[in-house]
Amino acid sequence: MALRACLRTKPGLTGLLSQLSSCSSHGAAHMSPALVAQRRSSSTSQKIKVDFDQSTGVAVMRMQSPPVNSLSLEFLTDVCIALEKLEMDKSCRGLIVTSSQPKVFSAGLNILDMYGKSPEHCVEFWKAVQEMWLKFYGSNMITIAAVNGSSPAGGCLLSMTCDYRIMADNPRYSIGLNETQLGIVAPFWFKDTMINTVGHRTTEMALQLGLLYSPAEALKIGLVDQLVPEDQVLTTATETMTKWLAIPDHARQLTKSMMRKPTIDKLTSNREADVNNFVKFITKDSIQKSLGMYLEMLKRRKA
Ligand SMILES: CCCCCC/C=C/CC(=O)SCCNC(=O)CCNC(=O)[C@H](O)C(C)(C)COP(=O)(O)OP(=O)(O)OC[C@H]1O[C@@H](n2cnc3c(N)ncnc32)[C@H](O)[C@@H]1OP(=O)(O)O
Repeated sequence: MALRACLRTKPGLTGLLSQLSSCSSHGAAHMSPALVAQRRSSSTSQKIKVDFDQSTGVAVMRMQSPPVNSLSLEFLTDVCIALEKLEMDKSCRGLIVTSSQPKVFSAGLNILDMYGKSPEHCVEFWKAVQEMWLKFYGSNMITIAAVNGSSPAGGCLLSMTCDYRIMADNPRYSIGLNETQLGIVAPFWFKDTMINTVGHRTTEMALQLGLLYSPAEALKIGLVDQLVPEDQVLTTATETMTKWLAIPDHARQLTKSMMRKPTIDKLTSNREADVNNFVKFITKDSIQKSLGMYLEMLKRRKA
């Protein structure tokens, strides 16, 4: 069965060899350096770079969408395509998500994709946001967020979809669901994801006040799992991944699914209503006005 799974994905001798050895637990130890080199693959879109090391079964996804890795429709589409590819490759067991941008993990949803756009665009955009969340939250892979910068709103959501969060211990960074500060309401599945992460009471306060937490505060409430110096975020994520990889996949995956399925099912069975709700809400004049003011504030802050 496992062998058949190995044979399914990659054609050719090299693919076959690498698949066979990635199905055994110590494949890389027996291989020539040349073959080991072939076991690394890299794919780059404009917005993300994915490096997959078949010898470890771990991929690293680097978000590289300047200036702040905001989640635009294009960015979300690239992420979803990359995730789908990794998910289909059974030799990929773990994924680390991090940022190539200095100081920012992700600024959350691209406000320009919600401001002054047609209802049709808003529909496409929101479907892509849902899709990214469903893919990450329901992933069979071990997912670790290496949060090497600020991570407000949708950026925080993205990190919360992962199994483990390691954040740079820099007091200038912040993380949280700050939607109410923009005059918008976090959808029910943002709220549910946060409840699943930090509990009901903390979520209630965090969401109503739109709180952004420093790394130390985030660690205290369990929004992140570990703080490390900035230059050690990725190495710590890699070390942590090794520990998680020691757990048999099937047991870990079933457990993850047991924990997350009710939340996933809730969105899956309400996707269309959630899209309609978003479009109705986001195209309101009052919401557009507050988004416009928020954008101006961001631009002024820079000047
Ligand atoms: C039922 C209805 C439900 C509706 C639910 C909608 C849900 C929304 C969830 C969201 O994610 S909304 C987005 C919320 N995001 C934020 O509040 C983050 C705003 N950004 C920041 O706080 C800061 O930019 C930062 C991320 C902390 C980085 O700070 P830094 O000082 O390094 O950079 P800036 O000078 O502020 O920004 C540089 C540049 O980037 C633009 N920008 C920042 N964030 C966004 C964004 N989210 N979308 C689009 N553009 C963004 C900013 O305007 C600057 O642009 P410029 O042209 O270079 O001046």
